[in-house]
Amino acid sequence: MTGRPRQVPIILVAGFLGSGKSTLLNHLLRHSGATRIGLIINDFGAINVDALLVAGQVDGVVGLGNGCMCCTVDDDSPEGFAAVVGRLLAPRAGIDAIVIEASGLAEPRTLIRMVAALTDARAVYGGLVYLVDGAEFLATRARHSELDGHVRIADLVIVNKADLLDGAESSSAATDSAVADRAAVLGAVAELNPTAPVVLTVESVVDPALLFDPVQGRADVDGPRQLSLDDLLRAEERAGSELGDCSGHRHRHLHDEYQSVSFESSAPMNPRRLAAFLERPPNGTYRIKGWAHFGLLDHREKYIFHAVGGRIRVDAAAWAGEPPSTSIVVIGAGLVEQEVVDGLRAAVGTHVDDEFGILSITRYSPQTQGSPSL
Ligand SMILES: Nc1nc2c(ncn2[C@@H]2O[C@H](COP(=O)(O)OP(=O)(O)OP(=O)(O)O)[C@@H](O)[C@H]2O)c(=O)[nH]1
Repeated sequence: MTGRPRQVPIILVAGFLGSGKSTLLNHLLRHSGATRIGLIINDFGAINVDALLVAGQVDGVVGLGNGCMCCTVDDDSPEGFAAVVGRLLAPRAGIDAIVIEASGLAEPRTLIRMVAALTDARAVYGGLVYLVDGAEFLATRARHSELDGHVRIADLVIVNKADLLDGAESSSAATDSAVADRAAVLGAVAELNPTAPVVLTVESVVDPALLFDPVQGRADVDGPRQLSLDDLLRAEERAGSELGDCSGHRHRHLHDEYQSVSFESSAPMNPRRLAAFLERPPNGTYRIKGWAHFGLLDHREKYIFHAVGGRIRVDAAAWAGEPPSTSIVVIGAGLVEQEVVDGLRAAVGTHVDDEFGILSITRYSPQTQGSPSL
């Protein structure tokens, strides 16, 4: 023993709405071997959908909900960022690495700053992993120039959804459903950040060793090799006002332009009407996520759905002992809240005589489609 506390890397996972951050976390959790990961999940909507979907699968998941952590989490409160990290750093938690999933609208610079400001000697900054939605990146960066800055400061860039890229070697599915040019996306990323490693993935499948040093045995854990906070603070000093803070909003944040509307119901939903909502959401919608129950005799599962930029995916799962319910978060720019709520309210209600109604939902399931695409 050296006497110095064992250090735990804190890795930030960021990326625009729907790029595959939660998919990455799920992959890491399943393939982290002996490495025990503590997760902090920050969601933009009032319902922390991501944390609720991951919690229950693992210990050590903490949700920081309702708004971007980079602006709304009060660091002095008992549930503030430092307190939450402190809980995961406690030796009794036995955590080897902390992964923070930032909301899809978070400003990564501010999150880096928050990690750098932690005073706990066990915390060491583990880098920024930035997810790029291969299918949407070129269109999204044209609308939001902030994304370029995010890619520039990443330590590792994961270009995800390779199956939706033209000319992707990794997937034969690329032919029909390709929505973006692979070379153009990779070229843009390389131009923005010529030094960070770039990994092209389907379903965010990366080697966990790219994010943190895997733990081989529990007794011989050595300090990780990631950047120290001192290194980071020096880098921050050099970057000067580039790393502006939130208090005066000297820089524009993506979430300034976006709103989220949350909807919950214990009454079953009508699958046809919910499918129609997902297919033709209110103006301004970019992202929809959540789960629903339909109360149908043969379809009692929890239907977890995602829509990103118009592509829908539905997965059926078992309820984990909780009463069936529906929770939905709709995120977009210029959303009219009442329109969203009215649209979803109109989708409440069973329709037991409609034998094939569930097909309007299950046709978006990869099991039904036989492909991993949305
Ligand atoms: N076609 C395709 N879909 C993917 C891939 N990876 C993830 N998805 C789907 O994209 C949708 C969004 O994925 P998430 O992992 O929830 O994205 P996120 O970045 O956590 O989203 P936010 O929480 O909104 O920021 C889901 O439907 C995923 O199943 C991929 O490689 N290809």
